[in-house]
Amino acid sequence: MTTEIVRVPLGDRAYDIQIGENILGKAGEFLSPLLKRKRVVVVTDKNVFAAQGASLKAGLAGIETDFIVLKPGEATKSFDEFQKLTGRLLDLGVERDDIVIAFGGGVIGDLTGFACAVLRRGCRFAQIPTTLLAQVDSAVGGKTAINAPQGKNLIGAFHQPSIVIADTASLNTLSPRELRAGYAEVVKYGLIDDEPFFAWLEKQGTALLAGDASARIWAVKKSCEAKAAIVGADEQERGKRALLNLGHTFGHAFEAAFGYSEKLLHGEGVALGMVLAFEYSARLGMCSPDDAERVKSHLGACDLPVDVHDLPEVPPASTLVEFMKQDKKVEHGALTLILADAIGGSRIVKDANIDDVSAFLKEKTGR
Ligand SMILES: O=C(O)C(=O)C[C@@H](O)[C@H](O)[C@H](O)COP(=O)(O)O
Repeated sequence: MTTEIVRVPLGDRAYDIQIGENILGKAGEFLSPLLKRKRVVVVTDKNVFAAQGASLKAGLAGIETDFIVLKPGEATKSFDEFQKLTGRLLDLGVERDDIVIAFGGGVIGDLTGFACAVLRRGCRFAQIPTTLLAQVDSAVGGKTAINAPQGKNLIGAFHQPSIVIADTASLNTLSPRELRAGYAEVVKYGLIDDEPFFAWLEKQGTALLAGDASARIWAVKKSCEAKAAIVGADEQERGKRALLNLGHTFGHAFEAAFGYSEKLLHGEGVALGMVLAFEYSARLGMCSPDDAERVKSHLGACDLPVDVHDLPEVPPASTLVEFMKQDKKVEHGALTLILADAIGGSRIVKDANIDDVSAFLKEKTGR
């Protein structure tokens, strides 16, 4: 199978996303032209290191490599872990021109990217995403962050990687739950502005989740193309990039309410959040109830949470609204929501009525 390349068009900070099956062994080949000295530090987590550390080591043969291995899970995106990581990178003498490799899922990518954004006021980094969620979304576009008790990703920076290497064979090491959670972000691209892609996913999603290699490469490429186009047009979310946040204002509130625990993975929160965004859009008369039902039905068929009662606990609406008020898209104290006129017809709605959102969530949660 050939390697696909998607370019993120950001002028002198443009970079390639290399996508292919079993390309980890070529990591050194991809990285070498970017290295100012033959030395990298790899930040990863225990699970990724155990499953794929040896393959990456082999791919980096001839390049001096140090590994920093962290605890897996969303709790690692904390201030405490950020402090420890920056300390270790400094102890290892990482310089501004060096490349630090984020080797893992969204947690490792976001934390490492943020550490690199501020280390010596900015050093370079590469993303080698190993989860579906990171390959189609978090490793691309330069959003880096850690979580705060007040809300998700509230401390961070825009800092673009120098390259993204997405080996779709890494997806074979994921648990079915983690794979499904990442799939929610794939579906998001169809819902934003590409109904034919959503229709394709309705037909091919099951094969993709079951391991169809070419369906995976095609979906990763298609998602990266969609994201690269939006990021290229609006790097720092002054306008249309906010569309990529479909499902996230609701989803992040649930994640925060669960204390960023394993009870709800990020992609699961996004799946539920997208269903709620479509249901709320239908309530406002923006999209048809049939569209909202179609979204719910596809995500539900993929065994993702699509109803608050699918969750291990149901948080009260008031807690969710408090977290939503901390969303980064809030302007002059008012909520901005990504809602939809149709599948493939999402749009940014400013000044959403917070009392109405609260009433909607009360109906959903019964609390
Ligand atoms: O890249 C973006 O822009 C996104 O919003 C993509 C999201 O899927 C991703 O989870 C992002 O990290 C969330 O950003 P945030 O600004 O809501 O924290």
